Amino acid sequence: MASFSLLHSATYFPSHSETSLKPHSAATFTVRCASPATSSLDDPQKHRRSADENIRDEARRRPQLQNLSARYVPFDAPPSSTESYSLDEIVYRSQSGGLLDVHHDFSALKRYDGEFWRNLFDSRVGKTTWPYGSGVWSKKEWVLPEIDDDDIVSAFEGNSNLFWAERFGKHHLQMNDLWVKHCGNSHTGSFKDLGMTVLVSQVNRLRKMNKPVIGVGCASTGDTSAALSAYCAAAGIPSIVFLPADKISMAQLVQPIANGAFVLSIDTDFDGCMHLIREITAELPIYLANSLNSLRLEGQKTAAIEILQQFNWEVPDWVIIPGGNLGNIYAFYKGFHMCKELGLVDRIPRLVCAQAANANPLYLHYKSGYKDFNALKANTTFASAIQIGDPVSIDRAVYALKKSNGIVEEATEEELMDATALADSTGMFICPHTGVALTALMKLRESGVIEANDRTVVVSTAHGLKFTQSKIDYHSKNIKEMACRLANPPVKVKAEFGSVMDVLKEYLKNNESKC
Ligand SMILES: Cc1ncc(COP(=O)(O)O)c(C=O)c1O
Ligand SMILES: N[C@@H](CCOP(=O)(O)O)C(=O)O
Repeated sequence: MASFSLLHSATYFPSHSETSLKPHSAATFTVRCASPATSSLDDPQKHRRSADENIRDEARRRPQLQNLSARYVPFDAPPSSTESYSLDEIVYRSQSGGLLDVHHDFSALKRYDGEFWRNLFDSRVGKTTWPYGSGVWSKKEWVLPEIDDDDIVSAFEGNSNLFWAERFGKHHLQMNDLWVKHCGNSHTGSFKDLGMTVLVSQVNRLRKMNKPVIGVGCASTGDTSAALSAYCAAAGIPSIVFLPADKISMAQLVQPIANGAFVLSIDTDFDGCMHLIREITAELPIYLANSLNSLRLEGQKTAAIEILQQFNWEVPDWVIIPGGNLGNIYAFYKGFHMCKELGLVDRIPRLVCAQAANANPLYLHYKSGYKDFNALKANTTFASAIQIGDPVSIDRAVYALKKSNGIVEEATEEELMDATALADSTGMFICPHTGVALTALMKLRESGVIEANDRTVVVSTAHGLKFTQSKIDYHSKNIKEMACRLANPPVKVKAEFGSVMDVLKEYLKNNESKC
């Protein structure tokens, strides 16, 4: 195991300073310490900050792993490729116009074994330590190893609930081991926070380096814009969001407005907005925040690592993810792949990408045996955040699916709305995109591809409260050509004892027969 350089001498067992755990790994390394007072590494009491310090000040005293690094490289480049860029450069595409990927120095990471990394990450969960209280930054060494803790902009995102869907699994799918990763239980109500903390932190660093970044911009179906505007507002950085007019929910629209973003409502769809923001960011000093920018995926991949961690580093059989612009499916693959490569687990799960039938370019591509990819014009869907016909990360998604022996499924409007209502009736309150993923699960259970005892995780990508209008429409049976068979409309009743008694007796009689 390697010994790293030190500014002030201190041999450091990683789990010592952050918890009182003894190290399990043989790995020891030396660290950079801003203060010589590191003989107290073993004693958490002596590590406490004084009253005039905040958690950032405290972080400055903490030892850091050294000599880890990451760079942009062309996505899926041949081993002979030497093209690479510093993360401090403003670059979104490779020389050939292809996607980029953040490549970590695996030989440096491999100086520590799997047990070391598992212990380090586990030691940081559930704390308020800056920045490790975040589920993203608790994996900082695998995300942006070189960023100064002081530059990080975080809302302590991540660490979202992995919910055992006991009733939904048992009653509706005969499954015992079904889980929902509630990534929408987050600062701005979607998984986008995981990527945005990374991107805005790097922008914060670039601005301190006097790089030409006046603002940060994105095209959005409502969740990227919410996350971007919140993190930029927290850092005092201007944000600009391009939204397709009348195609996102009211809750999503009000998020960037409230956070002080410059909001453009444009008479086009998401793909049109994406096209425009790419042209604009090439001309103006506005940094591109969509997942075309591979920095975002570094944060999003931590949800996959977190799932393994929550299962005590046991690998689930399946992970099902709703897909739109298709960055997230690759982010999950990357998180799982890194855990395997670095010895934390010995395999990766099979991935399923779920699309709305009204916006299904990946599904059609999969069905064609990944022959020619055809972008399409996405139709209106209740899963409005994935109403995307020309996904920027199509190549990343295909790569992730091929490497994970993955599957693509689709859901009609009726299927996704029924699945949403069914899940809600078992105590969840999910978004329609999660309904798309649950439909995929139901289809794969029915065909026997996913078996009763398979440990399966459905990724819930946004909070249901962002999509209340679709639930109101469904439960008031106000959707054209949809039976809304699980609708549960409120009963109007006169404000008098007899009327209330009548409806309650009827209700109890109906329920008695169900018991
Ligand atoms: C709620 C929600 N679910 C799923 C997705 C799909 O993620 P991706 O675009 O990374 O495929 C998005 C955004 O596109 C989203 O906002
Ligand atoms: N659903 C997204 C669409 C854009 O995706 P991104 O990950 O490329 O930013 C949104 O909420 O805008």
